[in-house]
Amino acid sequence: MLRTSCRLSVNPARRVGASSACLVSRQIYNLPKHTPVTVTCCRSLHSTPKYSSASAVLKPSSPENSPTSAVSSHDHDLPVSRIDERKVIVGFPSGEWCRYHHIWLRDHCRCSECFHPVTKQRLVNTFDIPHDVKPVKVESKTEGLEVTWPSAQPHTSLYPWSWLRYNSYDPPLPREQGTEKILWGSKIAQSPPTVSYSEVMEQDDQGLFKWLSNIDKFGFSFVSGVPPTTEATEALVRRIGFIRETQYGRFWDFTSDLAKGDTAYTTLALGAHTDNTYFTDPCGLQLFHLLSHTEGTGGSTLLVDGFYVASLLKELHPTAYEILSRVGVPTHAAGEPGSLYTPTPQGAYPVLRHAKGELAQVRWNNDDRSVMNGLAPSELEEWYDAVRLWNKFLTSADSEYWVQLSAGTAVVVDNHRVLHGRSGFTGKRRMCGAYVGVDEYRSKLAVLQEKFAPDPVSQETASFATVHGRSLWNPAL
Ligand SMILES: C[N+](C)(C)CCCC[C@H](N)C(=O)O
Ligand SMILES: O=C(O)CCC(=O)C(=O)O
Repeated sequence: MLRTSCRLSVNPARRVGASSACLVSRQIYNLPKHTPVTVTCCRSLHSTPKYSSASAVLKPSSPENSPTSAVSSHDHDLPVSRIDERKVIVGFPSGEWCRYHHIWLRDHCRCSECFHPVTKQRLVNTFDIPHDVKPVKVESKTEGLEVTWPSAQPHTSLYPWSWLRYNSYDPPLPREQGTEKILWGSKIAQSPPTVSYSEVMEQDDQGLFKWLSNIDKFGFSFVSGVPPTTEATEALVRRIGFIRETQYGRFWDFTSDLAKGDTAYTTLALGAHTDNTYFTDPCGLQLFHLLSHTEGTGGSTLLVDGFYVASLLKELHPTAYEILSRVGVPTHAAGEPGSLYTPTPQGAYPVLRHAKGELAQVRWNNDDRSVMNGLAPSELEEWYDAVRLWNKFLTSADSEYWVQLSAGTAVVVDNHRVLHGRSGFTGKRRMCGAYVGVDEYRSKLAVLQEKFAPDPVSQETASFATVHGRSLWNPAL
């Protein structure tokens, strides 16, 4: 797969339009349409400088609003710190001046009295902290900012410098983003992300990390060499975490017998969709393993990168993108007499869900869509025009990746990003698989990243703040 890595000065606001960068890069590089492109939004990645007496660093230049009075660092290589009326001001050698409210610092003390070292839960009672709490002393230490609080017995807190920088809010400092997303179209077929079953089942978890990293980056991954049994397939899924049970059962082994009230249990073709649009919380991952298909044809698998298609729509039809990002779509699952699923609240979830200004989830299954009500009359035709454009891009030859699965090769998709479907088929076709919740998936990935690719703050604090294998200062806490 031709991978073009481009570093573009894409401002954060357009990060959701990674596609824009994607498209821009394609124009810059005159790439064939839909060549998979790696988009790494170019920001000054917030690295975590190490403070040591060896390094000769410049003293922070004093911007107009920086403190002018004496500061507490006698070691010229350390950040300087000073108590202000409501905040502690820290001047980092790299030149930034950051301000931290006293109440905020006291609330985030992670000494063993204030923060349970094993459970990583807050012990300090936030509401016992006086609203005007103020340190009696601050001191810049090699490990971090040491703050002494007024109390009968002096209470001292230590805040690692890397943790203070990462959590800086006044001002916010640029942060290293999560893993890059590689957006793809049909050309992904040239080199689809794949790991082997034996790698994933290795107990050292390296293969498992590779598998989940693939899913995080591409939104899907194949697993080759899977023994063609439900037992081996279930063992594979359980390497990620516990299985999400639904009205379709826990680990499914299904065929076209309408054993469950859903068209998946028929021979019908299924257009590109994400599952569980009728749940408030659609599953995170979905694994499929085709165990057998005899006496018939068809039944090939369709994969589409919903983030890629959304990026094209955003770039080429921004109005349609905006409508699909705003208008909630009512959905249901009503094929089982004993259940009637609609999300809570019904009709609250658009096709394209955003979080912090970025596209976070694609939620689309036209077959499971209920009555489009709640739309203003003027919006109704606009929505249909927008979803028609969405479908046009979704079903374009450039977006669709068709693959014929066979026993031994499983595929797992990120159900919040990659849509899947199948062609109609004849004969006897047996498919097995399972759902995994989005939080179980993300948690396992976070644990593996902590082990194999720790973040700079965890790395820097590991030597003095690790309890039960996890830094008290892990940025996720
Ligand atoms: C359980 N299994 C995956 C076989 C079928 C699930 C039913 C799919 C449903 N129409 C949806 O889109 O969620
Ligand atoms: O049978 C297949 O290949 C896929 C069925 C499907 O899309 C689903 O179960 O959600």
